[in-house]
Amino acid sequence: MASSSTSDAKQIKVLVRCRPILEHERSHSTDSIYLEKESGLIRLNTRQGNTKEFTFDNVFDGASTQELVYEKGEFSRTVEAVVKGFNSTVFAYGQTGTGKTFTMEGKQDIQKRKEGAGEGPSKSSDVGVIPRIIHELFDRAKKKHGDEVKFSCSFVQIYMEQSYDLLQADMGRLRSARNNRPSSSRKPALSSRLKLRWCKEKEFYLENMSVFDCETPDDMLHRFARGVGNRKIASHRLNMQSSRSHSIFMVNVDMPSEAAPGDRIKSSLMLVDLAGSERVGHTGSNSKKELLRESVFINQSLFALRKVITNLASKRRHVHIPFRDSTLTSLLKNSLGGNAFTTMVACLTPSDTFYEENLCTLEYASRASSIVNQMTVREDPKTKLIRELKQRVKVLEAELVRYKSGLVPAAVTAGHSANALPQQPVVASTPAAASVPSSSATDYEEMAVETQNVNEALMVENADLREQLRFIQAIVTMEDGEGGAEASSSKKDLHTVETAILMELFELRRENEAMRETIQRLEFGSTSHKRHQGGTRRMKKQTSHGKVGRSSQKKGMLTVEQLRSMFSVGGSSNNVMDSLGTSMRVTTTGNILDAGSYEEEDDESARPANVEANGMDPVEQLSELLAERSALMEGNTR
Ligand SMILES: Nc1ncnc2c1ncn2[C@@H]1O[C@H](COP(=O)(O)OP(=O)(O)OP(=O)(O)O)[C@@H](O)[C@H]1O
Repeated sequence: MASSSTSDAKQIKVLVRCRPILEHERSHSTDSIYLEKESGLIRLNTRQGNTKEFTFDNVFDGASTQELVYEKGEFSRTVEAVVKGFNSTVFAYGQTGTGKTFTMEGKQDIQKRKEGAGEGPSKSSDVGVIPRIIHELFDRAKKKHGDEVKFSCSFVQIYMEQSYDLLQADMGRLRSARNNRPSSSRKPALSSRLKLRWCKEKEFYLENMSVFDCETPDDMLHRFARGVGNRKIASHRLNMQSSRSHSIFMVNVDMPSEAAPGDRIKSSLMLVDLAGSERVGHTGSNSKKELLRESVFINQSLFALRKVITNLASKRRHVHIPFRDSTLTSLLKNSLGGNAFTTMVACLTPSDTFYEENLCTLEYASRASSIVNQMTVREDPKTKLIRELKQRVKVLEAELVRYKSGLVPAAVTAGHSANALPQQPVVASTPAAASVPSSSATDYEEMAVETQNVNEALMVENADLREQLRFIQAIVTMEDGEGGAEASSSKKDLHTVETAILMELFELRRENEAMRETIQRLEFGSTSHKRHQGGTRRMKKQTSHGKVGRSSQKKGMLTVEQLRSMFSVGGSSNNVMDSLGTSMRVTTTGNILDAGSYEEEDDESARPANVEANGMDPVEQLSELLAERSALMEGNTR
């Protein structure tokens, strides 16, 4: 079976849009930006005569229509990527009032449109990227997959590092409608706070975020309009301005896989309108304590975003990417330097009063355009593992046939392919096409050195994580000292971050351990291979566990239990918490439960990938083949 896990390296696409000068700005500012649409040149001018030049793929001036931005900005490619199964992101970045919301949502007051039969969202020329993308996505996905494709959406906003569900109020509304409660009680709940969680499969995600199925583009746009309305109400209740929060509209597409008939693939599209950055001085007389606090949070998360962009764009190797520094960067982890097809829309104001802000936006846009994402189709982990195991079984069957016919000398593969299973899945479409890996002493040495390099990189990341952990612990200790309700709530958040980091730390340690074992196996394989060839060269690097590893590895054999534990998802996470001795437990999906609410996992869910639909267990099948092969090898050497 062909692999459906395709991947493609793509740079982040950056568009720059400068809005027209607004009526109220004419009296105190002049147009300070020169744009050349054809060449993509942007020149910033100041009254003092300073100039700075940048070049981008696409630049749009104040006269550019929404339609032109959508077409020339190639948002159809975003749609195409989502329909192919790649995650995608579009995010608007820029100073307050530069037209981010105008570009993403459009000019019309979208939340004022009524829900109801026949009254679909406006398709006027003023609509922004989000409504256009949704229409095109439904069109193209339905054309390709018919009724087999399913859509759903969620809508969240991040305000002062807290995430709020903008569609949870709809659930409240539905419930109260069902209970025939008066319409006055159908108000959006502010209990819509969401917790940021982490698990290995999904990485960062928002727990209990509401997800709504949508049959048509208008269904989805009504949800979107509802969320925009709720954002306004929530803004009012929280005494904030909507523009001072980040909003993320998430579209999920679930469709049949073309590469693996019978399987399904899922892709998601994140449409992000970021809060505007601004200098505190520009908030004028309004810059009271609360506004200042808001600004600190906005700038903090935008600072984290800029740091992530800077580090990702850095040419230095093994540089730490601080995704965990804010809720926003945690949620955008896959969009920046991850596996998504990402478009950044950098928004500018033409007013020369904001030269510094425009310059800052263009500098980050320029850095972002050099970031490369490795796009991958998201495949169900169980399906992926079963597919890989099936491929492995085919390879081993072919190998066995060759052994039986005496074509391959046993020593050639001693200690190699069996042990390489988790690290090096071999892809072969048919048994005939499967070839026995040819190995030489040099191959082994190169692999060992390469593995050692990866190991070292992981150790550096470990050290970074430890450093962060110490920093967080120091803050928690400080908060302990300060006390107060506010302190305890932020302390709780820090504990969540801390737990996420501890979990990742454990995973990294586990990976380190696995790497070390691989090196030992490679050394063992190489030494036995060289002994067989009568070679005298020794491996360059030895690990401290070398001897134990060798004696415990009998001809590179793995038991069924060892294989299971290597592929078990849930077990390891619980071990993390046990070994850390914390009062929390982690379920197979990574949800963190209090000790009191801990639930035992059933065996089935703890063994997600071991049993196929036909009842065969690929792991056992594999183990039997390995045992048979080993016996044959022994026979051959004798
Ligand atoms: N391309 C454009 N053409 C005409 N008017 C525009 C354009 N872009 C923005 N505007 C107008 O500029 C004003 C500010 O735009 P908008 O609210 O979209 O900015 P923003 O960057 O989202 O601000 P904030 O960060 O505060 O949310 C609005 O009145 C909007 O209608």
